[in-house]
Amino acid sequence: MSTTAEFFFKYHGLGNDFIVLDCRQSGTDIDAEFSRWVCDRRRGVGADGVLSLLPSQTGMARMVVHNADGSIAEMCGNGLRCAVKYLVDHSGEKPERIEVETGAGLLSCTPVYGVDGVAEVEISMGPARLVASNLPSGASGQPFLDAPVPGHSGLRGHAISMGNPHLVLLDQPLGDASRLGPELERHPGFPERTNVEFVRVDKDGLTVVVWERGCGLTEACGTGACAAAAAAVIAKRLPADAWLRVTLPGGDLHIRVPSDLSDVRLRGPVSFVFTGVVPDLPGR
Ligand SMILES: N[C@H](CCC[C@H](N)C(=O)O)C(=O)O
Repeated sequence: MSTTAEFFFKYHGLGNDFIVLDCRQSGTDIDAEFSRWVCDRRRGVGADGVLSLLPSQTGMARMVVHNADGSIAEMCGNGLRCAVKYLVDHSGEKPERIEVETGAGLLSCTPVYGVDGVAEVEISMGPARLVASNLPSGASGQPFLDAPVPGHSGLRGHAISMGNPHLVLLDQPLGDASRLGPELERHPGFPERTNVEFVRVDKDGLTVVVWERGCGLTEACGTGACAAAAAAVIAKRLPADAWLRVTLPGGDLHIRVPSDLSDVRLRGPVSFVFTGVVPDLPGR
């Protein structure tokens, strides 16, 4: 299947890179096979994922997040910044705020303009959920917070959903991400798999490495930074209601977690890389 978009637009947020496809005209999305092919860094364009923009009754667009393995994610913080930059820079206007429909709800996004259009975006990410269908113990209704990870003695984690699931391991060596990430991504406690954050708590923020569901190690993960900051606030390791620096391999995001976890805010840069013509999938 060729996509319904004629052109693709490549963006990244701190090196977490995405292909944006504007499918608002046709209203039809890509399939998993196309996502796997176009994200392939040798046989395709290369990216951590594809962001399809579809028509929306409530927002400027509906964003669907396709991981590099073809799976669909409920939400993507770095990706939403890329989608906002595409939508605003191609709108011919400079709105103070736009809303985008996502799997985590209708989210409000505030662009910050630079010399080349949108340079940074602040997003109201919605709540950090402690009990949700895509988290362990969702059925029993008990949050999985600072608890031993079943089957992994010596590991303690927080399960937090930002719409997509996260297993946050505070004080876990960052170097463990590539060794432990693949197995924990598929931990049976997470029915839809999970993203896994390896977190060092610094005196003024966090340093985080993320093994992402459906992508593996990435340069940055926006929802992962939010989940890690929420876990640090819940554990009273960092203050609530303050902008926290979260350093990832690709650079710094800033996250603010309210004491009631009701509306986590994320702020970070976004960059346009290049555009190209969407080819038909080889062999189809
Ligand atoms: N791989 C993630 C989606 C992308 C999240 C990440 N890139 C972000 O910036 O939030 C998942 O399956 O939940």
